[in-house]
Amino acid sequence: MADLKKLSKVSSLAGSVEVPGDKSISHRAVMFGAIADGKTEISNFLMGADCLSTVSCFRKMGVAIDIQEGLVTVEGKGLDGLEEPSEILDVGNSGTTTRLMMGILAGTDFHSCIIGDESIAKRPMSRVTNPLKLMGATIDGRENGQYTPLAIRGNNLNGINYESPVASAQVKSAILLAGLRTNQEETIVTEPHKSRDHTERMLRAFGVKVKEDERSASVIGGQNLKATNIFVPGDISSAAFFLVAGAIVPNSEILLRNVGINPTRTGILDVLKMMGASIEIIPQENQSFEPIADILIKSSSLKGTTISGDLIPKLIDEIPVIALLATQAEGDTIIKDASELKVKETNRIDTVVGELTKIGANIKATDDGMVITGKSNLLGNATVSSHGDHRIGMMLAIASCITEQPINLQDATAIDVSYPNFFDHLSVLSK
Ligand SMILES: O=C(O)C1=C[C@@H](OP(=O)(O)O)[C@@H](O)[C@H](O)C1
Ligand SMILES: C=C(OP(=O)(O)O)C(=O)O
Repeated sequence: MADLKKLSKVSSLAGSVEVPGDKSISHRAVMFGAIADGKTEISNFLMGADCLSTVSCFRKMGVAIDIQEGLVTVEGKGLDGLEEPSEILDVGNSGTTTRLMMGILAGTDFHSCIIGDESIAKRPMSRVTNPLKLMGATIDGRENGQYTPLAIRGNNLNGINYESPVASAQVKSAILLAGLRTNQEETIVTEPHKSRDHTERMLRAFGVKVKEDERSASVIGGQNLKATNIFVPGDISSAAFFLVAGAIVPNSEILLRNVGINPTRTGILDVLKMMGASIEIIPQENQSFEPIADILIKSSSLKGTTISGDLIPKLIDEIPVIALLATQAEGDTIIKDASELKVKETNRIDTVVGELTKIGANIKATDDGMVITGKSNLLGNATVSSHGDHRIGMMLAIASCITEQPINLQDATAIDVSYPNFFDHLSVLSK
């Protein structure tokens, strides 16, 4: 079968890698650069399929974007400078591109259409279209505006004070970006739990005033963005795979260099500590508005824990690999308040439970998460699939490092979405 990868146990993992640039920050750097005045240079940009979808969409709106060996240069067109695209904007597999771009498109003076892949077509968009409509946007989509394909007719927008039912940085960011297009009105977004704050930090780097408190962020409309240079730190969501690998593969020691440790993203570090992992965080000096560290992880004996509430948005994309971590701990791990997992690239409760069960894990789905009984002997000897979901693919590849028998991984190319050189790094570390 095409795209089937045979993966086998390793005796240990050792050495150091620098994971690629952060996906959330790379998307935002291109988008904000495109609507800024002047030239933005982005270094350590993630050349993953999702961020390249963002580049392609903004090129279709007349933005010159040059890519040379990890350095991306964006010739900003200003808040009013995007051009009506003559083609459909294809977001591929990227929810972040879809939702943040809607916030930008809602306040333009033109018409645009968004389409994505099969997975995007299942992901809920009304969480963004509803608040944008309250701001005066005209957006339509399949099933009454809920799903792609979407059509957006740019309009004048008004500010809102919006209480979001979900903790989602994509929702928050879309509303704040639309808020920049109002006529000096205030736009406030409040969330049930604070989500990642890359938009707030980066807008400030582009000279925009953003107010923030514990669960809210707000902007006043009409502020122009001034181009700036952005260094993208390593993606902690990519580092998470090797953090877990280092903890569960016997006799391992891995140093991950230049990883972004924004506190709204470091739930995986909290969980590793709660479970008793041997982990050292070594902060690194840098000029960025995002903190960076080297992280050293060693094989550890682990104990089960409970992961819920405020912690969930800080590790939402890491839950598949945390489930694998939990299979090797003493006792049960309970993950709850995580029903957002159902609306990611796949239903990640079902795909994690289904695929880990195939290789011998003791794991049960719940309504809003999962329960994993630890100290499982992962037998392997199965054909598993990423289901087209990059994070499921990487989690299964890390699982194969400890399965007794090899596994066959279907659809491993999905991993290119966020970590194109994942298997190179895995082989560099494998002993
Ligand atoms: O804003 C972002 O860059 C992201 C926010 C999260 O999604 P939600 O906002 O839907 O929680 C996360 O899962 C996604 O990978 C990236
Ligand atoms: C959910 C993810 O991304 P997006 O929402 O951008 O598709 C992810 O990367 O795990």
